[in-house]
Amino acid sequence: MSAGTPSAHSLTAQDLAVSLAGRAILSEVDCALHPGELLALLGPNGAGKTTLVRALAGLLPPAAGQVRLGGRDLAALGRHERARAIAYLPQGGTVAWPLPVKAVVALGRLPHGAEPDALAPGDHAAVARAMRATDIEALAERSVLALSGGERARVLLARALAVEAGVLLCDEPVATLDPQHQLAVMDVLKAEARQGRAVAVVMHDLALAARFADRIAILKGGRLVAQGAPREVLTRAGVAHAFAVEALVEERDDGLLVLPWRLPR
Ligand SMILES: Nc1ncnc2c1ncn2[C@@H]1O[C@H](COP(=O)(O)OP(=O)(O)OP(=O)(O)O)[C@@H](O)[C@H]1O
Repeated sequence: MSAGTPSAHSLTAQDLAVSLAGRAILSEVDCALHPGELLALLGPNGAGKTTLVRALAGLLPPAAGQVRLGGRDLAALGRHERARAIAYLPQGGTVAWPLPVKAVVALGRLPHGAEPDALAPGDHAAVARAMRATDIEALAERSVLALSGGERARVLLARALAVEAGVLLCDEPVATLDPQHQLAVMDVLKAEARQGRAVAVVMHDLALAARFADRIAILKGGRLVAQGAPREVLTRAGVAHAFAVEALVEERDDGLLVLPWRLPR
């Protein structure tokens, strides 16, 4: 990670602190998210992952330090410019209105000035790509309020993908998905990174993180306690330190297998 990156799509937090309700939640966080890479953000419940992702999205002001996009302070960007540059999938998102699935995905085009009832061809194409990638084409006309939790999660991911932003921040996008869709969504996120986007994914599944992440960052108690390639970070000792569990860690020909196995004896 290098601060002050020249890329327009690199997102960097420098000495970032965030407070909520007068309580320090994040302290001295230095991390960067680069185009072309998938970063998995891990950590125990309450560690500050959502808070960090919201700060990276420009939705929470730093108490100290700053977040920069391509070298520019995020706070200096207009709301629309920021929304075009950074797509954010919140944790456990909901939709309040009985909109058809396709209309919900099309909301991802609003930062580009799209009129919900009169999408331009480019907007239609982006919506179609996002729906195909998340396997929700068959749900297009269904009300988003009448979906299962996993179906709704894929619709909301499609809305974030439809933005086609340079930076994609996803808070627990696979937590409610069945195994096939977990793998499919991770494939999609990896492909987004390979197309040049900077992708950060908050997750709890160490096996998926080890399989798919280019880099892993672990938060604990509001501080980054580890950053690096999965093999460097998800060692038995690293997992034990971060999560207080014993894990099976095995090198395989096709990747790294990491499986939380039992509580420490
Ligand atoms: N609005 C708020 N006001 C005060 N404290 C908050 C607020 N939102 C979150 N917190 C606290 O901040 C800490 C970090 O919360 P955060 O949601 O960032 O954790 P997380 O790592 O995403 O957790 P999880 O894995 O459970 O989703 C927690 O202790 C939480 O109770």
